[in-house]
Amino acid sequence: MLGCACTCLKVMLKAQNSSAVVQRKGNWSWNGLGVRNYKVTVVGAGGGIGQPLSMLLKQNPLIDELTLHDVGDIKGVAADLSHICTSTQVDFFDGVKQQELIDSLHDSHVVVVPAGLPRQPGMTRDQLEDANSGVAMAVSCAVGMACPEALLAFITNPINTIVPIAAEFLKAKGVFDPNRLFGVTSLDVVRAKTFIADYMNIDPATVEIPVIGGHAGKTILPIFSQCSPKFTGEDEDVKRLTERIQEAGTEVLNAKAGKGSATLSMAYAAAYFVNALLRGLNDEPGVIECAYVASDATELAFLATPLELGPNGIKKNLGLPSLNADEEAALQKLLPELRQNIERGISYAAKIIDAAKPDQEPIKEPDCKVEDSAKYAQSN
Ligand SMILES: NC(=O)c1ccc[n+]([C@@H]2O[C@H](COP(=O)([O-])OP(=O)(O)OC[C@H]3O[C@@H](n4cnc5c(N)ncnc54)[C@H](O)[C@@H]3O)[C@@H](O)[C@H]2O)c1
Ligand SMILES: O=C(O)C[C@H](O)C(=O)O
Repeated sequence: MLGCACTCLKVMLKAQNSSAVVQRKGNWSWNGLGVRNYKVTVVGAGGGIGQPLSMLLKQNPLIDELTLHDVGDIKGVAADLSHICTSTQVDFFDGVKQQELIDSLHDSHVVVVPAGLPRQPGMTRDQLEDANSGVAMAVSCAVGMACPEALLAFITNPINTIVPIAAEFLKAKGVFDPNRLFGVTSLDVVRAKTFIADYMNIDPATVEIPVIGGHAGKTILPIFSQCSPKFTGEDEDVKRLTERIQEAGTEVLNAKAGKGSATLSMAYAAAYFVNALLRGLNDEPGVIECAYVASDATELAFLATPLELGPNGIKKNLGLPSLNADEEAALQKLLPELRQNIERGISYAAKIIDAAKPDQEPIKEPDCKVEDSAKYAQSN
């Protein structure tokens, strides 16, 4: 029934927009002009982040197809977005069947995932692990099947654990490319720019600062020594602003008092990050953003660092920026927590993957059902 409604509206939306569609020359072609040429799929498009993110992406001139997916009903969101007068085509797939997800992903160049449960006041991000690990599993398996060359960017918390889980399932599918998997940490950079600009009384758009580590509390490490323009505050200001950046998610969570976590600033940060990925796909030189990725910058398997983006995702991991003694100490202090986060993700995935290969036969299809990861959404 859902599938039918979904298909009908899709046809209608396509028909309405058909005159504006730019012909793509092939799945991975680039027309050399940097114009609208990419398909982006938003998984979790009906949520607090998903909706404003989709609205911002509808305005992105590099995107010619914007496909929305959610386990909940998003027919109305898709219809609403489709009336915005940009020539980006809007398509949607909803429902808890894994097939809906797979269908939404075909030919995607970028898949961005704001799907999953947000924190409630008093919770840590780690406490979302049980609810959201299934999202990482379902989405990475579906990407592995439908669009293994897509750039896959997770917003879902806890990022520190979700990305390692996704990597394990992509490996199980035989399609893991460390240059194409990202944990979106750009909100930490956005916040750092804003708070520093406020302090220095300058335009936030002029501030550049790397934020490394992970995306939870002390694992978020803004590198003030590399701030441009040079940070003018004292050590105590660095300490205070660092703590504010690390706890900014909780600041929003508490201000919303039970009505969710950051959505609008996250949508902005994710739209910005997706745009950077697309500029990289367009082979624009000098596209540099921080994200949480597979890494050999430290002894840990994943770390957020500045990355140069290119036609295949990460062109070059720029590794650790220069650190002063305080920053080096803070990095060493955060590594054990981050290591635990990563190990928990790897062992969650290993249990499922091992169970899917009885008698150690080569793995065919780990049991990655979106139905399981979405139970909470159905009960909402
Ligand atoms: N990385 C970051 O910096 C950052 C910032 C803010 C929020 N987040 C995280 O983003 C996630 C989403 O937050 P939100 O406020 O938008 O939550 P929300 O509850 O408003 O929206 C989540 C959406 O995901 C959908 N969904 C759930 N499981 C799904 C699945 N398996 N497939 C497809 N859709 C699914 C739900 O139906 C819902 O529409 C949370 O985990 C939150 O903690 C991360
Ligand atoms: O704080 C949260 O739970 C959401 C997000 O990770 C944030 O930093 O705002």
